Formats: sequence, C-alpha cells, structure tokens
Amino acid sequence: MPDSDELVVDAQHLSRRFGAHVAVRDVSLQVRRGEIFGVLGPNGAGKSTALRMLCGVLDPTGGRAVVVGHDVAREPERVKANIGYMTQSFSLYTDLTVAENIGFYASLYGLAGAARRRRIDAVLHESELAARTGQLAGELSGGWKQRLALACATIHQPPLIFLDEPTAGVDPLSRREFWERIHGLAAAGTTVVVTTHYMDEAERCHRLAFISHGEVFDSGRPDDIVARAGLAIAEFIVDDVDQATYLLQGLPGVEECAHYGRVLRLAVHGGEPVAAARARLDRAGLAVHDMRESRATVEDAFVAMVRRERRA
Ligand SMILES: Nc1ncnc2c1ncn2[C@@H]1O[C@H](COP(=O)(O)OP(=O)(O)OP(=O)(O)O)[C@@H](O)[C@H]1O
Repeated sequence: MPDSDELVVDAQHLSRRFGAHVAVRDVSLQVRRGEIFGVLGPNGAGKSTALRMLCGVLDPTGGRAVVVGHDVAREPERVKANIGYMTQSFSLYTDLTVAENIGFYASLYGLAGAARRRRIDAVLHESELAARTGQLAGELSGGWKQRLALACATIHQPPLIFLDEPTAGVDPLSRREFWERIHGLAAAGTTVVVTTHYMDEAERCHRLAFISHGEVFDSGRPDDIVARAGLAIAEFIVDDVDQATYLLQGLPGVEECAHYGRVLRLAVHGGEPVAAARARLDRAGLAVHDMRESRATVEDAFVAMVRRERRA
C-alpha cells in the first residue's frame, strides 16, 4: 500500500452530459501517488467517460479535476503530456511494426537522442518485445498487443497511467503477467488508474470505486467494500440442485444462489447462511454435503450492488 499522501488525481463533483443524457454525475475521487486505483461498473456505467475527462481528452460539463497538478479543463495539454493512456482498443497502428509504434509514441512525447534510445531499449526489454521489433502490430496476438500498448503508454515514464480495460480478451497467463508489471510500476512510484470487468483484478487494486449510472456508489479498499456489502456466504453440495436452488431463493435476505460446478454458493445479506440453508434443506428432506461458510469477494459485493440498483 502506498504511504504517500500526494494526490495525483483529485476530482471534485465531476460530471459529463451528452445532450440530455448524464454519463457521469457528481463524481468525486482522489488517488494518491503509487496507488493502483480500480474503477468498476456495469457496461455503460460511465467508466470510460470519467477516464477520458481525467486524461484531458474530454471536457467535463460540471465539476473539476486536477490531475498530476494540472486542471483537466484549463490545461488539458499539460495533463496529456504527463500521463500515459491505454485505451480499450490499445490505440496501436496495426500497419506499423512494433518498433515503429514505439518510435511514434517516443516522438509524440518529445523524446530525442540518447534519452529516446535508452527509453526504447528499456520498454522493449521490460515488455519482452525485443525479438519482435519488425513484426506488424496488427499481426500480434492479444497478449503481445497489450504488452506493446503498455510499452507505448509508458515510453515517457509518466507518473500516472490510465488503463481502460487493459486485459479484455487477453488470456489468464498474460493477464497475470500484466498485473505483475502493473504492481512493479506502482512499487516504483507510478500511479495507476484502471477500469476492469475482471473481479480478480479488482482484488489486486489498492482501492476501488464502484460506478453505476454515472455515480460513485461506493469506494475504498477492497476489503472494506466487501465488509460494507454485509454478505455472508455458504457453499455446499446437494443431490437435487434445482430443488435446492428453488427452496433457498425463498429465504430472507438471499442475494444470490449460483452454481459453481457441483457446488452451490449462497450469498445472504446479513444472516447465518449455513444454519438457514441447512434448516431449510433438512426440512425439505434434501441431502446436503460438505456445507461450509466462505469468504465474500469483491465480485459478490459488485453483483449485489448491481442487482440492488436494478431492483430500485
Ligand atoms: N460521445 C458520446 N456521445 C453520446 N453518448 C455517449 C458518448 N460516450 C459515451 N456515451 C454514453 O455514456 C454512457 C457511459 O458510457 P461509457 O463508455 O463511459 O461507459 P463504460 O462504463 O465505460 O462502459 P463499458 O464497460 O461498456 O466500456 C453510455 O450510455 C454511453 O452510451
């Protein structure tokens, strides 16, 4: 966990309208130096719009944000020069080679001479792309494209990088390696703001914000968010899964009863799921095996939040 109090992102009541539609509403969030800050939310929640405002590429229609010491509305060029931004589409030139893409971004950020050569060598080494410099970016697999996009976004050693769903469509091993690299960058003092739909990735962030319908629903450390969701979990195996699911969904406070292979997982809001589930299934004469309490996860908290919003 970073121990710096220096705010690298300070957004106050940030809003963005598109015509009558409010995509981001009154979002306030702070990110400290060296922090990995995750932004979660369902599709269309406003995550990318919020990121684009913080990057200085989209003007807010309300509120303000200071990013790496510059106001995003008044000094967008200063913001852009001092951040890295990896978009969902990776923003690579598919008909240029790996080396040409990196060279292009190096020029964009004004790198020249020995410093330019040093940085290009460094990102090629860190991304393990040195053997692929002549390959067209469009011919790389998803995992290698992702490495190249991160190399381009960090060529100028920005103190802050924004990553918009950086691991979408990338295999699990590449995702792990990518996150190791993100933690390495953060440990060296780089601040990272990342949107993701992968809940295992959310658990790897220092702090999170849950966004829904353009508003921050909750924010804080993953553990604290999970605790605030107030969910208790029971896992067990039953012979008649359909009947058990039907019976358990009728219990008070049940958020979800879902299958994980042979295991049924019951999430209950404020209660004793093991005792309640056992009593209910015993009464119906259903055989239950291996029942145990389990830990609620960020995914449980997230799913409960989205469901509650939909019910409201
Ligand atoms: N340029 C635009 N013009 C009009 N509406 C837009 C524009 N950009 C985004 N929106 C709308 O704003 C809302 C938020 O979109 P945004 O892309 O920020 O969501 P998101 O949380 O990033 O979604 P996803 O997880 O699917 O990427 C959506 O309803 C979207 O249609």
